[in-house]
Amino acid sequence: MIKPYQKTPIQDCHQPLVKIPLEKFAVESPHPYQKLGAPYHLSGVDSPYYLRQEVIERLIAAQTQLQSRYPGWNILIFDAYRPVEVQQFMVDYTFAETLKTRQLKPDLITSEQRQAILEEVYQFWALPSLDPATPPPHSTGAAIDVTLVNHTEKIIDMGSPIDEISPRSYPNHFAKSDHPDEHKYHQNRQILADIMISAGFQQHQNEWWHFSYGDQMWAWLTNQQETGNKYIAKYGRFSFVSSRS
Ligand SMILES: C[C@@H](N)C(=O)N[C@H](C)C(=O)O
Ligand SMILES: [Zn+2]
Repeated sequence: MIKPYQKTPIQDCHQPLVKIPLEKFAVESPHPYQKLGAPYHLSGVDSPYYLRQEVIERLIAAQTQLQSRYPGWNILIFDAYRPVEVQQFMVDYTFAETLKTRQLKPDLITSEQRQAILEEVYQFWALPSLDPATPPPHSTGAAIDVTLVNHTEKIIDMGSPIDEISPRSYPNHFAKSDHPDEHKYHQNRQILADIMISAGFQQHQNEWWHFSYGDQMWAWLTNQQETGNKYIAKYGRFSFVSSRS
């Protein structure tokens, strides 16, 4: 189930993982995965609000760009650094929730049903791989899930919630709609994508909220847009605990 971007070579530049200056941004609170009991403590992590140094600088640049166009607006941080243990927890949680919403019991589904639901989950969540060659994007400190708030701190409506397992999550889902609300959702998604891309990020192909700079997905997407296949990942898995395989 390896994805094409995961074949991209990684040469980690060993930039530190540093705390995001949260006072500069809006923040989803309480943190959505901590609220669910995600096991950050297993990996010696006190908070999800870490990123590589240059990724933070680029996020600040994206917000400066946003505020030059929309004074008083802010980037809202939903999630940032995610240890592999938390990635596993969220994949298991999302699988269980998907069964629940379809009124399916884990013990009563066929292996084909299980496989089909897992494939849906993995359209949106990366594999919780401990292999250093295929790190989940958020475990590198290069990926971030974000949305926008306006000058009154109201969350901008993007037409679907972050993490929804549905085609509504695709960045261009509302692109061709003539419905005025859906047209607005698309415009809002474009504001977000524009400011992030202008600061050097790449956007996940299935998720309007997921952006990264310097990881395998970023290098792979950049190579798709430019000739020469010259980009490799600058960031591999970052771990606060040193002795893991
Ligand atoms: C589903 C979302 N929160 C997310 O972060 N997806 C990416 C692809 C990931 O799991 O790395
Ligand atoms: Zn993400």
